[in-house]
Amino acid sequence: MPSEPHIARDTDSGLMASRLQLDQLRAYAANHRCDGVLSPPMALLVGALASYWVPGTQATLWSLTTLLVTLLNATLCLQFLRRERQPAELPRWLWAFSLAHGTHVLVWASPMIWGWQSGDLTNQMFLILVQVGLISATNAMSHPHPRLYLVDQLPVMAILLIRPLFEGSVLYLMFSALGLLFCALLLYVGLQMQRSISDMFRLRAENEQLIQRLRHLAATDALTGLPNRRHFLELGRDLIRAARERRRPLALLMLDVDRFKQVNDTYGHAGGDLALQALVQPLRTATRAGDLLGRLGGEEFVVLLPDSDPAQAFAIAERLRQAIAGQRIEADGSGFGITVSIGVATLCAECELGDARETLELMMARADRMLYVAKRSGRDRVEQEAM
Ligand SMILES: Nc1nc2c(ncn2[C@@H]2O[C@H](COP(=O)(O)OP(=O)(O)OP(=O)(O)O)[C@@H](O)[C@H]2O)c(=O)[nH]1
Repeated sequence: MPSEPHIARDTDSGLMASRLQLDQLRAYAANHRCDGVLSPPMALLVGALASYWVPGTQATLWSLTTLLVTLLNATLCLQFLRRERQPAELPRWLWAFSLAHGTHVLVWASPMIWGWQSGDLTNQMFLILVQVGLISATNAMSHPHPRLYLVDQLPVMAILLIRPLFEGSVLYLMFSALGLLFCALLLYVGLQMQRSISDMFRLRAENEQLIQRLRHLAATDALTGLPNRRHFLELGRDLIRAARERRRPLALLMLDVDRFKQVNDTYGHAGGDLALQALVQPLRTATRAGDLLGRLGGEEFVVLLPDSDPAQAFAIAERLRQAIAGQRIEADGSGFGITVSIGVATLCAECELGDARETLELMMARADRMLYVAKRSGRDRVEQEAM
């Protein structure tokens, strides 16, 4: 039976926000797996280039530290992606990622300190290349939290602020000021990007909810909440296929409210609607969880009963008829009752018929014929094909 899909309300908007952030964190962790592939060769290349200006051991130590940090980052990402994460875990993961991300950026930003050779243009070009590469790479990571953008920029900003103190040159001071402006611009762009990505994830989640809601509406009869004709036919085919495979019998009941026009004429259309809604409760209580109910349209209902032979199907139909007849419906201060006529068709376990769709349509036509017989024989009764 299709159930009403979960629609977010204001009360769980906090929960929804956490779920969205978890979705973004998942995208971020997935992106970082590719970083885990690209970072090691880059660390080796940067280490090899750095050895032109600093002792080889220092450059090698840096390459090894960077490889280790990359490995730890990749492990964290894989650990996060291993299973579905709950909103309660979000703060813990955000801290873990901020820490790991911060260490990664710090290690990559550090050549600005240990690799700097004052007055050597090639060396400075090399370091700028490393920094620009680092910042663009981290910006492309679709960070799920503004904190991670700050983590990217702060080490570089700190270095740009501290270096002029040691250089003592006006030119370098201007160079640092320009660098700081660049960082501020990148931070702004990064935060805007993060906002757009958050919006995209939120819209995607809302879209999914709308699609779910539309699917539910397209499959359900609005008055009774039962599967409508189209959905009943889809689900019914599956039950027929399953019955065939397991070589089990199956029965179909076709129900029609008796003299329903009179009910409408006497109690109004609203009274008629109440009577149709009141049918749902006995239909549900008289059937089992695996049985399939549906409203075919108007005052006509259908029940598909897996694992039911003719005797069992007749007993269920009779139980249903009595439960409906014994019910009292309250409308406009007065009470009234309704009765139904039921036609029963069964499919024996060994019967070989056409495909599931044809079989279901055939069973419905047979049950409909028996319903007609029940109507002609006085209504408020169950009629079944002679075996
Ligand atoms: N209130 C209400 N009435 C409906 C709905 N759908 C169909 N009807 C009415 O149901 C009535 C069906 O009447 P008929 O087909 O003549 O059958 P009946 O009066 O039940 O007579 P028998 O089936 O021969 O016992 C019509 O008056 C329809 O307008 C609905 O969703 N709500």
